[in-house]
Amino acid sequence: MKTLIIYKSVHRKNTEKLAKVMAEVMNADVAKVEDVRPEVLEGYDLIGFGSGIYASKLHNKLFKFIRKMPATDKKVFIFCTSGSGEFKKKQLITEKLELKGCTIVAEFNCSGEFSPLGFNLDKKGHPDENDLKRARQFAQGLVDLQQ
Ligand SMILES: Cc1cc2nc3c(=O)[nH]c(=O)nc-3n(C[C@H](O)[C@H](O)[C@H](O)COP(=O)(O)O)c2cc1C
Repeated sequence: MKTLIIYKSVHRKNTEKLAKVMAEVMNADVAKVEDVRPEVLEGYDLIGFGSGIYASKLHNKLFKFIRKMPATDKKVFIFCTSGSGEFKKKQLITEKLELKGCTIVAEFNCSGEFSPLGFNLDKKGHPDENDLKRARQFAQGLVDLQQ
């Protein structure tokens, strides 16, 4: 199974940490969204899309990338980190991916530390070791699913 993980991580590199541990487990290629040309997706069996949550949404660059993607029946998974620890408006991206013809096979989310200024203190240090362990297990689950 050839996997590509595409991400945007702008605030504290929280989502980048998830992308990297998932890529390690899956032996996947991993790239920032601005470094990926939509045409390369053809060479992969499974694509991951992830970012932090900003103003309730995944990063706009992911949506722009999906708009440029050719129609494709690829399997995809989505992941995020967020201050709330939730992924409330995930249908915004799942709808766009499904309209392209993709099948969403899994999703993952965890808390991501928000601000060094004293807000969101209960999320300090996230993603932490336990979050990363869950991310590795999630990635292993995807590997097992494809075998
Ligand atoms: C400008 C901005 C807006 C944010 N908006 C939200 C939000 O609406 N809901 C939420 O739960 N977290 C929000 N967060 C927190 C981020 O989702 C969280 O810190 C995330 O882990 C950042 O990921 P990154 O380090 O990969 O960019 C926001 C953070 C920033 C910087």
